[in-house]
Amino acid sequence: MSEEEKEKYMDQITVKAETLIEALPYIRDFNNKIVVVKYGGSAMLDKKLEESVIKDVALLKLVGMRPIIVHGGGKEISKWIGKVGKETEFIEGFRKTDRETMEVAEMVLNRLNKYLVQMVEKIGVKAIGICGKDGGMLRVDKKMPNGKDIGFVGDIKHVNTEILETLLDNDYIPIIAPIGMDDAGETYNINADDAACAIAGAIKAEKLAFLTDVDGVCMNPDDSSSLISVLDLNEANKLIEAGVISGGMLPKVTNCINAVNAGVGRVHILDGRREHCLLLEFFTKKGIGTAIIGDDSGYYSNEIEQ
Ligand SMILES: Nc1ncnc2c1ncn2[C@@H]1O[C@H](COP(=O)(O)OP(=O)(O)O)[C@@H](O)[C@H]1O
Ligand SMILES: CC(=O)N[C@@H](CCC(=O)OP(=O)(O)O)C(=O)O
Repeated sequence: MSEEEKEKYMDQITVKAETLIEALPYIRDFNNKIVVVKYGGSAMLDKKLEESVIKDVALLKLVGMRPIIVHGGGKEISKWIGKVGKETEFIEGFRKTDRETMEVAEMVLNRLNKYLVQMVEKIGVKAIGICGKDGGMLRVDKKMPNGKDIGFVGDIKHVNTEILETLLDNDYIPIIAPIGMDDAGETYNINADDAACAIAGAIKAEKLAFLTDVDGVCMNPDDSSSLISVLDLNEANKLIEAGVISGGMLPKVTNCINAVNAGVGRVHILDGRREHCLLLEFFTKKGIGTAIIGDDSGYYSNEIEQ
């Protein structure tokens, strides 16, 4: 190695050391804290991205946090609904779910659930995959958005955190499929954003991160340079009323607002298409995506005392 090459190599590894040092206060402050990651959308359809998300969550666990993964799988469910010759229909952002659709959704979500468990276990970290029916974790009523009957779609009325606490206390990463049960024991399909929000609120998570397929909340969804880095509840409500936030982003932001109101410390919407988006958000001063904050939070920064 020439002197010049050696200098270049030393510069490169110094940058790596600096990256670790930048992460140090975050590792300290988030030690033992519960963080909920909602994993869904297009980041679930690409093998490389899947591995990147799973490795990030495993790393969060290995540096001392207590992560919970709540996963979706909407696109995969739609694929299998098509294969059985049925039409997919979404009403107000929720899948119209008749009995046959529920059966397909449950099969697809449970299969995805075990696949994610397998990926985490392969890294050497303990994971257990369950759905909201296990341990009576997600108890629902029938959801009727704007009075419309959309079948077996659940509105979470109670989260039993006991099973989650047991798993976390025993060093497992809980991986949750968004399926619940009503008081009569009927199975319901739950929007995964709703499930992540309800779980994060009930277990008083320090942080909730939604991975999606855009940079974050934008003034114009087709222009990533219009990304809003920090959005307080007041502004978020105004953007909803003005129709700037619509489509799949609407239930996501509504859930962020609910999570902040339920006492979740930090709520973020991140671009799941970006490799290692979780590490970039958790361990850097600038962070990425959109942070949703309470109205009285004042100035918000990802920076914490070194
Ligand atoms: N103001 C906005 N900023 C960003 N995305 C928006 C906005 N309004 C609507 N959207 C749409 O919301 C979508 C994200 O929701 P969705 O596709 O349901 O996510 P996921 O599948 O990850 O749960 C984006 O792809 C975008 O088309
Ligand atoms: C009621 C309802 O809409 N349930 C969702 C559950 C999966 C999900 O939410 O998946 P994503 O997060 O990948 O969109 C569905 O059937 O698609």
